[in-house]
Amino acid sequence: MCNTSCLNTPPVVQSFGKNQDFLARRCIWVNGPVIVGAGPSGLAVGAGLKEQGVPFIILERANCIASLWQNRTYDRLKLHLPKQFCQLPNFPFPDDFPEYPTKYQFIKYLESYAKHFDITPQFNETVQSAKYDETFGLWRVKTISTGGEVEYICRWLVVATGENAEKVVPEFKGLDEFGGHVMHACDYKSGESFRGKRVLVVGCGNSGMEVSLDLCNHNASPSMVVRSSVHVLPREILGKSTFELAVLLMKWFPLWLVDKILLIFARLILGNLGKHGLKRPSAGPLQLKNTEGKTPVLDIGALKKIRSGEIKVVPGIKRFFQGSVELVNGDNVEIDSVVLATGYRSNVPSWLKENDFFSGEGIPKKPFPNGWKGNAGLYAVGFTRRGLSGASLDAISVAHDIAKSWKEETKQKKKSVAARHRRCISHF
Ligand SMILES: Cc1cc2nc3c(=O)[nH]c(=O)nc-3n(C[C@H](O)[C@H](O)[C@H](O)COP(=O)(O)OP(=O)(O)OC[C@H]3O[C@@H](n4cnc5c(N)ncnc54)[C@H](O)[C@@H]3O)c2cc1C
Ligand SMILES: NC(=O)C1=CN([C@@H]2O[C@H](COP(=O)(O)OP(=O)(O)OC[C@H]3O[C@@H](n4cnc5c(N)ncnc54)[C@H](OP(=O)(O)O)[C@@H]3O)[C@@H](O)[C@H]2O)C=CC1
Ligand SMILES: O=C(O)C(=O)Cc1c[nH]c2ccccc12
Repeated sequence: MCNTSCLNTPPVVQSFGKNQDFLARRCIWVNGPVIVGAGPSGLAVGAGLKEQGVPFIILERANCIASLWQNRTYDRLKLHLPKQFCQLPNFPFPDDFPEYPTKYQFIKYLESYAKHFDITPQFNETVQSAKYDETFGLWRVKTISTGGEVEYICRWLVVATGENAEKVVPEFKGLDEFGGHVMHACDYKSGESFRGKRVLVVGCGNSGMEVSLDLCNHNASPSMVVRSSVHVLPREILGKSTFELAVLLMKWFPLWLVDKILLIFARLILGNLGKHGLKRPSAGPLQLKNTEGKTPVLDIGALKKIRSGEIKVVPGIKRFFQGSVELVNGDNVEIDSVVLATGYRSNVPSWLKENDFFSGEGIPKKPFPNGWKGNAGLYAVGFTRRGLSGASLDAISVAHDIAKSWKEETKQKKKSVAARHRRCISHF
């Protein structure tokens, strides 16, 4: 059941007589951390631990690594940030990868990353709850899989379930009357099946923009709902990636000034977007990313289609009717399908029984760079709102910290076993 190759000792199945709950489950002691999630964050921590000889297990609800990338993204997806900001620690992208790798290249990279570090997660195993047992000073992690229910007992728990663990599906009045096809962007693969269709794309983040662009490229007619405001930035400024430029500028200037500089360039390169229905938020793009986690849109072609009218920008939704939608400005638009590009959320509050370290939104309360370490052996990786580069930084800190305390505790245990052994010998 357990991946014994990554455990120092074979899994010990113990039954605890007094507790009914314990009796129903198999109970496995893990001599090292339990990592929840086999996305880039979980893999990066695993790699760091492997390098330092610390045993661990990774529990993953899906049937593969990086399930967000493999199962919940559209075909045309490419990394938005240049490759040097997306690689995981100690294993660079192959030289022949382009500046912005495709999602297939990125998945291939992650597969070889797992292989290189010999990381073998336990798939199809969903963590249902994790609770710190004060009496024993241990974490109790309960999972469910096709093999039944298991409880893992460990000293360290690494939360790597991601900022995008669950889709956000808002409720809309009348949607049950609509009658057409409704899907979330995480299930959208390509515009192929939408040819000739009128599609309402709800949301104008990177997903909404790119789904709308993809629909245009497949001769569908998207209307994109922009209910509030959005920052759209060019992906490159003066031949340099906007993200890289922002990182460089942040070394010299305060965030508000970097925001101002980015917005000046955006205005010069993209023009006034207000006349197309894309109002900018009053807070700057980096400030908004930091405070609310709202990622600016990096334009890869949707703006051109908005300017040409191929993507129609429409205001917020009032309600749906059969075959149509009424907007807040009173307009009624006939549509065949709806794609909800309404974003994602963390699922940590649904399973982690703890409320000191994580907020109600399932994000560490302490801001970057201090949000990776909680109390009692609890860690978080990949919740920095800084994409893959933030996840890599977390992973390095977490693996290092756990290795340090694992080594200390293992040395301590070895010492006390040796002492016990000596006492036993002296009795003879
Ligand atoms: C469409 C899209 C494009 C993106 N593009 C970029 C980009 O170009 N650059 C960038 O830096 N970032 C990008 N991101 C951000 C993205 O969050 C990161 O790229 C990256 O996937 C984060 O890795 P992670 O391991 O933290 O989370 P995830 O990749 O989400 O992995 C978390 C894993 O945990 C598993 N899991 C969740 N709950 C449980 C549970 N209860 N039990 C067991 N397993 C569980 C999930 O199945 C998943 O496999 C993008 C996000 C999206 C949605
Ligand atoms: N190539 C890449 O690198 C890509 C990266 N990504 C990343 O994935 C993450 C998620 O992006 P995304 O999926 O776009 O989600 P976001 O959270 O960025 O955007 C959600 C959008 O849905 C809108 N929305 C939510 N609820 C409603 C509602 N009830 N009515 C109308 N509109 C609504 C929001 O509007 P409001 O702002 O008003 O709340 C917002 O425009 C981001 O970090 C993004 O950068 C996504 C796609 C491609
Ligand atoms: O695409 C994402 O979700 C990312 O987190 C990448 C990202 C992190 N910080 C940013 C700032 C501007 C644009 C993209 C990102």
